[in-house]
Amino acid sequence: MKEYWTSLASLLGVLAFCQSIVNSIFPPELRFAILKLTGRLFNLFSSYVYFDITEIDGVNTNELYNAVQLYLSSSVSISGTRLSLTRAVNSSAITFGLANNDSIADSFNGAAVLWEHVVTQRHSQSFSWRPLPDEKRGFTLRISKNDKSLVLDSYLDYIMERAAEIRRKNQDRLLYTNSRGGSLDARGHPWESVPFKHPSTFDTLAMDPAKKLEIMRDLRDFAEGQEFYQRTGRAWKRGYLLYGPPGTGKSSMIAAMANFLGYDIYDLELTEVHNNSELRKLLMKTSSKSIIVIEDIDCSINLGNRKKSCSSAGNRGGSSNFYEAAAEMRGGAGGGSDEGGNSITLSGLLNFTDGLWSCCGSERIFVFTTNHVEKLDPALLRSGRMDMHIFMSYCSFPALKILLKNYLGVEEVDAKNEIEAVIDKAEMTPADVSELLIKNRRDKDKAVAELLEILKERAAARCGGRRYEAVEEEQEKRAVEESKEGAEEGSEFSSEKSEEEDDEKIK
Ligand SMILES: Nc1ncnc2c1ncn2[C@@H]1O[C@H](COP(=O)(O)OP(=O)(O)OP(=O)(O)O)[C@@H](O)[C@H]1O
Ligand SMILES: [Mg+2]
Repeated sequence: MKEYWTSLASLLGVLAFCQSIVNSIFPPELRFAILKLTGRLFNLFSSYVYFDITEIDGVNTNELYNAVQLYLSSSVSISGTRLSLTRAVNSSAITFGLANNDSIADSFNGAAVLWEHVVTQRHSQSFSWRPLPDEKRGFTLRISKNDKSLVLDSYLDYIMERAAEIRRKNQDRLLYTNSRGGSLDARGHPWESVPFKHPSTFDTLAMDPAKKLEIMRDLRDFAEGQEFYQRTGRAWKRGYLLYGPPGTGKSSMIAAMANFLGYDIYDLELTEVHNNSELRKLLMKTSSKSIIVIEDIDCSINLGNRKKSCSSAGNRGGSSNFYEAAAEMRGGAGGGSDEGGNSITLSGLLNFTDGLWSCCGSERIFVFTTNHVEKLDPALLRSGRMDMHIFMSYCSFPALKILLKNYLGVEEVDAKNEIEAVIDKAEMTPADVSELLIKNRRDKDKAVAELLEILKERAAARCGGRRYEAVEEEQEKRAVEESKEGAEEGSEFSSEKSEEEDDEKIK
């Protein structure tokens, strides 16, 4: 060790001696040239190459600099001891960055690289249309000469891709609507957007766990399937049709899908769109990695007797049975008449979901929802058009377990067998169950007991052929009576209390 220090000291001595000779013999201009030459010689014999990525490229912001900063933020967060923190506009996430003049090692396909964040003071302000920052920032990438081509061919592309992904994940997602009709905003955009913060996730969604897993796997395969879609010559898009009675979680499912994939949502209100060309313009202005939603597709487009289907959907939850209602509708629908002034056609829509236009823009999901699947044109249902048909059903026991866990924190219920015996017959929607659990969430036992009672009543009503509304009316009447009784008890209690207070005062 002692020998090592001695040789280092003598090397430094030699260097200092050489520098003093250079300083005393050569004038300053020559000195600079000699130093530059020495640097070049050093680089010639070095086994590394260096790339500078400056923050400002001339007068423009260098996109690669921002991408490297974001990319490194994902690896720096764990390993760094001194980090810079940033929060971008429209983002609720904080990103870590490499501190000034700090460095970090990375590897790519087996090649080791070193990143250094170089920050220096800007000496002279050269002429520019916009003022430049006082500090000059940049990254220096050091790689082995042997790995140069590998890094240049794919590492930088990889960094750009990863950065875009991180940026998208960090940014608040947006919910777009076309409520303005076809008119454009100042930037020529037909969509209005608001931050999308719906809390629904696949964890909170009450449905059969196996079905849920299947949907999640399908979504993941889609999101990671770029290579597959390219290889098979298919447009990178997927269609989901969600159907089922009102309150079974179709809209919640869309929110869960968006949260799962980190996609924006375009809520397409077809009744605001006047014709096919307006629809095309709207769809062309949607970004990739997005979910395009058309809710209540049976009401939005003329797929049959529109008036009838809409009035029926407007009266949601009024029918005693989803299937009965469906049957009623089947009987009543005249079909085919063109009543509204809306000239969007099904083929105009399908051109986008399925036809040539479907490949303008990529990685897009179409979700249609309906309460009346039987009203939809077979063209919309044929295989390959809507890739997955998902029936959102009444609350089953596995779905109920999820709701009990979410709302009450209850994992197991004593009345499991009793509930299981009636829940399918009761045909209660997750929305109704949720309401009941929210109402009684402070008293878990009461919540479960009341739920069981209602399930039994509904199941009995269905089996006995009684109309469901009659049972609901009874329940409402009972609730009113109970609240009246409660109020009377309360007033008795308060009068007793005031008597006590009076007694106190007298004493
Ligand atoms: N499967 C479910 N899992 C969890 N919560 C649900 C589910 N279904 C309904 N809910 C609850 O009920 C409310 C209404 O559900 P949602 O709007 O998703 O139903 P929907 O099927 O879209 O109804 P509609 O056909 O009337 O549009 C939601 O806010 C949610 O809290
Ligand atoms: Mg809905």
